[in-house]
Formats: sequence, C-alpha cells, structure tokens
Amino acid sequence: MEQMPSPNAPLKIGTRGSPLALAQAFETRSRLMAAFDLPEEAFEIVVIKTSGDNAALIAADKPLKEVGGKGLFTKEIEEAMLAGSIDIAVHSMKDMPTLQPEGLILDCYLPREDTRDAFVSMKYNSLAELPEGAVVGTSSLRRRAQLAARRPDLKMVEFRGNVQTRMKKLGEGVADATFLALAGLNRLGMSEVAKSAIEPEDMLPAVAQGCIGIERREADTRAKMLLDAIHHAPSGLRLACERSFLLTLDGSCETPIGGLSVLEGDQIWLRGEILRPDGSETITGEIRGPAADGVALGAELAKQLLAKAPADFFCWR
Ligand SMILES: NCc1[nH]cc(CCC(=O)O)c1CC(=O)O
Repeated sequence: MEQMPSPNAPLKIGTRGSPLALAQAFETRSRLMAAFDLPEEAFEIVVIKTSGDNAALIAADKPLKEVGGKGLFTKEIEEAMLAGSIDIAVHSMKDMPTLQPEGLILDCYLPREDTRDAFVSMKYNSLAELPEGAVVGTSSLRRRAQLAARRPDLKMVEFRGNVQTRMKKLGEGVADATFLALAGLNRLGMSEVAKSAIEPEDMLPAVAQGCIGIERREADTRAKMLLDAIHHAPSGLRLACERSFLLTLDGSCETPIGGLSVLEGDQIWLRGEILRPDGSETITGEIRGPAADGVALGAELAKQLLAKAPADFFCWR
C-alpha cells in the first residue's frame, strides 16, 4: 500500500545542478527557514538533470534555440513535481515558458535582483571601450541583435554554458568580451567579473531577468502556505506585466525581445522592444498605468509593437 507523506516530511525543493541554480535553491531554503523558524532538515534539495544539462546537446556548437529553446531547462523538473518526487521548484524566471503545465502554478517570486546586463571582459571596461571589430561571445539572440543594432562592427561568436564555462572561454581568448546578467553574477558572489553595468536605455534586459520564481502543484496547500510567506508582491506585479507582454507577443525563442517594467508608486511603467535578429530594425514602445492592471498593460504594449511590425518581421508568419 502507498504511504501518505507525513505533514512533517521534509519539503522537497527541486532545482537544476548548476552553481547558479543551486545558489537560488539555497536562497529559497534560507528564506523559508527564516520565515517559519525551521531547521535545515525541514527541507531537502533535490537536483534534477534536465535536457538543458545534457552535455552532448550543450557541447554542440548549435545555438540553444536549435537544441530546443525555452522549456529545455524546465521539462524534467515539472515532470518530477507532477509525479510527486519534488514539492516545489526554483527557477530563473527568464528561462521559464509563459505557460505552465496543467496542475502546476507559479505564483511565488523572490525580491528581484538587479535587472541589468553586465559587461564582462578581461581587456576592456565597457562596451564603449570595445575597439572596432572586437569579438563578442554570446548565445543570447536578444543580446546579439541589440549589439548588432548598436555596433555593427562587432563580430559575434556562439558562447554557451554556465557562468564558469564562459569565464574560462574568455580567459582562453575565444572572445574579447561577453554579457551576463548581473543578477546571476551577484548571486554567485562573482560581481567582480562585471566591468560595468549596461543601463536599460542602452540594452533592454530580457523579460523577467533577475527574478527567481517558485513553482508548486496547484493542489498542494502545504506548499502554498509556505510559499505565500516568502512571496514578494512588488516583484510579482512586475513579472505578471512582463510575462503578459511576452505571452501576447507569442515570441518563440527565435524572436529577440527585450522588456522591463518598473513600479512607480501604484503605477507600472513597461518598456518593450522586438528586433530583427541581425539588428537591422528595432521596434520599441512603452506604456504606463495602474500596477494592478499590469497584465492588460503588458498585452496592450505587445499589440502595439505587433501592429508596428512589418509582415516579414517574424520568421514564422
Ligand atoms: N539564460 C541563462 C540564464 N538564466 C538566468 C540567468 C541569470 C539570472 C537571472 O536573470 O535571473 C542566466 C545567465 C545570464 O543570462 O547571464
């Protein structure tokens, strides 16, 4: 006969095994321990290997979008949660698909970190210092398109793997510079590798950049009670607005998209952009309104950008 889990059984926290994913899982556990004055033993961190961690797939030089794109880092984790082998899952919201599978819900967000991209290089201090023809390593379609728009002289090379792998490649001289989310560097205690931060006016970050979200089974009332205590409502408002923008754009991972919302009192200000992958055209827009209407505002800005986009802007249309 199957055993019912005891209400005092450790809460199983699912995560990928990369150093950044583990740091995010530890941060989540610390916040839960503090909120309920619980010992570490009340939680169990369960590392789950995803297709995105498959060395054979990742070692290939193909851009990530050809390997499988969004969902690549979440599928196996969500399956484990539906099967009951983990109770909650800690995610970088930037990598999350806009819709969750039936039975799972994402309504807990930790206080958002710095949303900016960092300029990382062993030779130069800023994007402006990069000499003509310098080589930039990035696997991000967004960063690639944004850089091509600003600096058509730069050469781009495919650059993948976790932060440590990318730093090693920089050291080997594979590229002169790369761009990484400042949030990830901060969480890894590696902020010193950032030579400078790129302001959103220069490079709009990815939707949801810098935010950790925690997913659970919709019917799991114990997990809900625990997660409600660490949920950061302002970050939730910003994420709801940005993810609505993304959902309405229906951006497959073939579309370079930037988006960032900021709270100003009870108002929210959302900036968004879509680009051609080669950076030859950028369509931008912004919208303001009550933060409580963030979902409608995000969808509205997406519609405005879509209306401005020429028919051939999206490769799948
Ligand atoms: N796509 C990988 C990824 N997913 C989340 C982060 C950084 C942390 C965050 O944005 O929350 C990164 C690395 C990067 O872009 O430098």
